Amino acid sequence: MSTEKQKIVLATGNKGKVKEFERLLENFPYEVVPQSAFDLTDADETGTTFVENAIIKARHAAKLTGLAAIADDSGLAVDALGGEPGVYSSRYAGNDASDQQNVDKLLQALANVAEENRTARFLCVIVFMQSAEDPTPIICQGEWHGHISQVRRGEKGFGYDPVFWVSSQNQTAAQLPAEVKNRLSHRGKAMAKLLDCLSDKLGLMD
Ligand SMILES: O=c1nc[nH]c2c1ncn2[C@H]1C[C@H](O)[C@@H](COP(=O)(O)OP(=O)(O)OP(=O)(O)O)O1
Ligand SMILES: [Mg+2]
Repeated sequence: MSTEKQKIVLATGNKGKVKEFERLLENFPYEVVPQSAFDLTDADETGTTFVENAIIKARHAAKLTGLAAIADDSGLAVDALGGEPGVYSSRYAGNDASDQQNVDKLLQALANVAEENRTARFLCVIVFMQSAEDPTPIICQGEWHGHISQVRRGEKGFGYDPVFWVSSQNQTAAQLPAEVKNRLSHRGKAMAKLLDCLSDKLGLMD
């Protein structure tokens, strides 16, 4: 019998996510291959929820590769902005906005908001689909609470990390070592739940 692990595609075009998933998936019962290895087009994120967009991305990658797929849809919800940019976090400053432009726009939007009202949370939905037709995808979520700082700090991570202040660590997310971010983050928490659900589903618990 072959002991080779089943291949699975990681349906994201975001290199920062790929790096985090490489660590998070160390004990995963599949061989995970990023979508860049397949030259996939990006899926159209037409959903209005993280759940819909994560399913769209996973289904798209599963359809084009014929493999099982994992996708992550995530974003930043800022209380003083009524939850924006939310599902639209990667397009906050425009359709092809860079992380830098998105962070600039966020700092501008919060320019007159006092320290105590700059609360925010990162949200992440991870979807696992056995195939593009899987009628019961596994859907797991995680949240990470913090504050939006006035200035950028740190070079690690990606996206809004340089302005996401984590008070328990007295640092921004971009200053945290990768293993610490993975332990605390919305993505780390969602992934831990996914591992639990998959273990149940695949009977890998014992
Ligand atoms: O841990 C994080 N640290 C900092 N920023 C983060 C994080 N997690 C999500 N974010 C931000 C980045 C982006 O502005 C949006 C995700 O958008 P989202 O559509 O899910 O990802 P994406 O377009 O970068 O790549 P893809 O859709 O191919 O997975 O939220
Ligand atoms: Mg996206």
